[in-house]
Amino acid sequence: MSTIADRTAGTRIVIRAEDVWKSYDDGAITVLRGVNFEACQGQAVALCGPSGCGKSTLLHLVGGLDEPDRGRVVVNGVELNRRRDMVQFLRHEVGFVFQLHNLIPDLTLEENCLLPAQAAGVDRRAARERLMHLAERTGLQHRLTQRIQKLSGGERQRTALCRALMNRPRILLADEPTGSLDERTTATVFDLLLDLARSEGVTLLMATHDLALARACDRVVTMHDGRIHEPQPVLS
Ligand SMILES: Nc1ncnc2c1ncn2[C@@H]1O[C@H](COP(=O)(O)OP(=O)(O)OP(=O)(O)O)[C@@H](O)[C@H]1O
Repeated sequence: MSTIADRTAGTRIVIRAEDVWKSYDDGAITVLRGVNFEACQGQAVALCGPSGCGKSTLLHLVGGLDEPDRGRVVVNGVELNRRRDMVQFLRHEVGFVFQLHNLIPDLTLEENCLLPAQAAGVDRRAARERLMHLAERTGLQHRLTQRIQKLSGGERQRTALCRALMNRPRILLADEPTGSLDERTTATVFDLLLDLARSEGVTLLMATHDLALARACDRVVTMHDGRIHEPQPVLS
């Protein structure tokens, strides 16, 4: 029987979790109980499972926002615990899109998106060019000078997507990125997310409760009892 690993043979593994454990409240709540997981360069992986099963926790560990109690998280070939340059990692290698956009409401779309580029020391002209490209791809080119508080929910999520991709990360972590949107806007934002991730060769790991969105990804993995379960691919 062919496995996911066979089907993606020759493709670089960019995310690897090895026997990852994570608990909260001094061990009172154990959320991850030996998670093993791999994602290859350019794959779009949906992370599903019931509320509270640990999807966000796993995204945080992969994104370097938190540390496992036990086990290893290796991203782009380097174990996160051993990295001395976490700021560089967060600025350049990984992008985040959350359910609530986390944009600064008083700043304009443009100002919000340029912030990560400025923090990373990207040349202002190059940053603006990058923003123009992303704004065109997401249909936001006419909204650049608008304050976030004046944008619709879908426009805010599209802005969050642009901001996450500004510094050309190789990995995009999305936590219920359409969770606060209506059905039609969800479809628009998700299509853009997947389309941009694919065209930029970004590995997408997306936590979602929306099975229709999950099925549009390259792989669906489900969390249950603190571990990951992945259906074997059906052979044609
Ligand atoms: N910082 C924290 N302190 C204590 N408990 C936490 C913390 N973060 C998460 N938890 C708990 O860990 C469990 C898993 O939470 P997590 O947010 O990872 O689940 P989830 O699968 O993403 O849920 P949802 O689908 O509802 O977003 C929950 O019981 C949650 O209450």
